[in-house]
Amino acid sequence: MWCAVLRSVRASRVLAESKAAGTAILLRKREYQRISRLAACLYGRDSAIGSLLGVNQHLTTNEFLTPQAPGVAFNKDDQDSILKHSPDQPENPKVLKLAIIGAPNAGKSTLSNQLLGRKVFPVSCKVHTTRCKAQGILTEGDTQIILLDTPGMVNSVRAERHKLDKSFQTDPWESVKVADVVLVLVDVSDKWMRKSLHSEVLRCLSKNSHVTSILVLNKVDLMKQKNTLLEVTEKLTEGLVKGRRAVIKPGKKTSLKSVHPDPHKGKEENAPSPRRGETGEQCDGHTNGIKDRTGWPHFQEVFMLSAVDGGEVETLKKYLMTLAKPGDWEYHSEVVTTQSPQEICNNIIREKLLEYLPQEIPYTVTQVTEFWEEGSGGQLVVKQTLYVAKENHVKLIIGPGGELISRIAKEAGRDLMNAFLCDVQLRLAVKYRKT
Ligand SMILES: Nc1nc2c(ncn2[C@@H]2O[C@H](COP(=O)(O)OP(=O)(O)OP(=O)(O)O)[C@@H](O)[C@H]2O)c(=O)[nH]1
Repeated sequence: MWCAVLRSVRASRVLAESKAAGTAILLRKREYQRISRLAACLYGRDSAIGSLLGVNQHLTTNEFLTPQAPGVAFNKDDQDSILKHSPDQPENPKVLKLAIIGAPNAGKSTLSNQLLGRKVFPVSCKVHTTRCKAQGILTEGDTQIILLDTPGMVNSVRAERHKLDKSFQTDPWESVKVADVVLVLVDVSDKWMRKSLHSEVLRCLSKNSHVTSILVLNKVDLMKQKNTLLEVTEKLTEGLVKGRRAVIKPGKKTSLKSVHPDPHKGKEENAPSPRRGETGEQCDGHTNGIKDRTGWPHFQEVFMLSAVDGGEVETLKKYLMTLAKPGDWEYHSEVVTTQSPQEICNNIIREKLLEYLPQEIPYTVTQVTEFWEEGSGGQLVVKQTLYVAKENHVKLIIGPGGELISRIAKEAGRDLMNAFLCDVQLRLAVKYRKT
């Protein structure tokens, strides 16, 4: 049926396999999308094998793939070998280490994926999707940006109450410590989040005040009253950007009209002197210096965007590129992430569980990969068992007639295809295991 083999530029190759015809085809992205749509019509039925198994059987369009995007190897040895390649840097390379921090669900992973042009980090509507720090590598021209995606910041009380791993408390801090720039993401559609900066974020900024910081107001697409953004910016910056009083214009990149410090003007128009607890080691996080604050007056720039909008993120990306400094690249330009293929796979499946399962259930699922092999024609075959702690959860995850588990397998399989740029067969089983 489909036997055409089309040549394409290296980076935009997508290997897809028509299961019905059993024919491997190598396609340009555009061709892939067209044929994928066709395939979805022809063969896009989901199925559940047995009552406990969901299998993806669906070719779909690629949402994140950019023409230049390199692939992520699904074989651990291949991925390790790519990671060990010496960086293929040009003559005058530039680098930037960027930590992305914020409260849970602010959209950190969504933004990281958009900046990378690839989905390598899990995203879901539930909190705590990201559980530990992970690196994404963006290489363009002479510049390499290392993105440090982090778990949502939580204080010790919340971490204890929700029995969160230690990484929730340590990883954002460790990432900021090694970063050249820290990007603070705030979900402005959340009325609590826009009242003041998260206390833990403030604490971290205060302890690392030498690191250049940028404020990103995210999810502006959900804001009906755009004027609210001005008030929010005022609060989260305490009316000061780069330590200067600013006139803020919505809808613009941070070309905030700054009034430069003027010794002849009133004290309030000039940069504030640092408060107690705002710099370095003086701060223990419980000082009044932070308790009284609603924002951070030392942001270098403020961006208002929607992380799901590629165009707006592109503006931010261009700005970040300008912040890169001369220095050696850490990775070969083929590297997209330092996560192992198994980690990517686990995260993607977990993302779907978080998205589709109610309340606390997804947090109690244990994932065990039973099978991970390269099949014929370069296809990746994965079998994973989802162990649940309560018998009735088995039924819940499978859904009526296996509908839910099929959906999870289908969507996770699609994301894995986009991550690894190859055909993926994903089988999911659900089992009850006493804890
Ligand atoms: N409408 C809208 N939704 C967004 C935007 N950015 C992120 N989201 C959604 O917000 C939810 C959380 O996004 P994530 O990227 O997982 O957030 P996170 O900050 O990484 O979350 P944690 O892992 O819990 O720290 C997802 O449902 C995203 O689709 C945006 O700009 N607009």
